[in-house]
Amino acid sequence: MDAAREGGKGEAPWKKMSETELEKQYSPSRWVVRLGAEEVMRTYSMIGNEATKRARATRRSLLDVPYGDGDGDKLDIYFPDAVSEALPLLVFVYGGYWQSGSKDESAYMVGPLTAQGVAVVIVAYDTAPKGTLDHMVDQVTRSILFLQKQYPRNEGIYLCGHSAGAHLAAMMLLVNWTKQGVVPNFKGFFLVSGVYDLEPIVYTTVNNPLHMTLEDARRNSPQWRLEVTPTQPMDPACHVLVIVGQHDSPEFHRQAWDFYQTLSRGRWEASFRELPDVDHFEIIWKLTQEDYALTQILLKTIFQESKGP
Ligand SMILES: N[C@@H](CC(=O)c1ccccc1NC=O)C(=O)O
Repeated sequence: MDAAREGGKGEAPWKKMSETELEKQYSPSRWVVRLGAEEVMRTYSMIGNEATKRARATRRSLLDVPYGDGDGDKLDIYFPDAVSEALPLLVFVYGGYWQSGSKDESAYMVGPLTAQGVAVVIVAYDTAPKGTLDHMVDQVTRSILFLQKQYPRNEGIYLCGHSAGAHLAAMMLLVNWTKQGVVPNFKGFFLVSGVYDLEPIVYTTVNNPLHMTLEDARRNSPQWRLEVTPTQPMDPACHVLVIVGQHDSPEFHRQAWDFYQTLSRGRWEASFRELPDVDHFEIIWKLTQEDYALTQILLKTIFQESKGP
């Protein structure tokens, strides 16, 4: 393994980039191959919107369930036909660079997953400028504690996050749950096209509404934190799957690979997958389709764990 890929030890490649190049590397819409940058954002939001409308029209659901006292502490739950509290839960954290996104247009995977007996939870959090990174991490932590308390008989919590949501999901690998008083029944993590080292973000316009200092960025970087303080799963069967799209930018590829390496060097059972022929947005919106590779990966992982191979 070469030093640059070891994450942190060699000189990080982004440090040698011009401001323009760094900005481009962290602008996912500029790497999309099929649509223009604006068209892709419209399509992304439209598909999310329609999937959510469909989910609400066709599935038994609990909407705007408060997981805390804050206005933004809300989640939506979509149930499969079988009425049971012993269900696997797929918990989704949407992306949007911690400044956009909403649970009301992020229910992509509800159709294909509820059809197979999985309950799907979409977690809302306060994006910037209302929320800080620390607040968002705290919100996702509290949403998980709430779900474990509400559904103590669940057949596994599978946490899936996209982009900035993959970052928030990855931060859950660092929470001391014993100290929180409740240990969630985590069986899997699906980290899709995420950012795990926030330091380069500080030098891009993404940081304008976030106002992260270097210290904030490091405190909220699972890449840094896991290298310094390795953690381990409560359940040794818990897998972490780090996934990136073929058409994600080189920096997104590097971030995913470095984080996978750090997980593997620690005590986590991790794997790395590059999904062919998808960009940063298709990678998640295609979860509306049952025959999509990532939908099948989610289902296979969930049913291997709860029903045996
Ligand atoms: N302005 C960004 C938008 C973006 O990054 C994004 C949009 C929706 C969902 C996730 C995203 N990226 C990371 O959270 C872009 O250039 O693509």
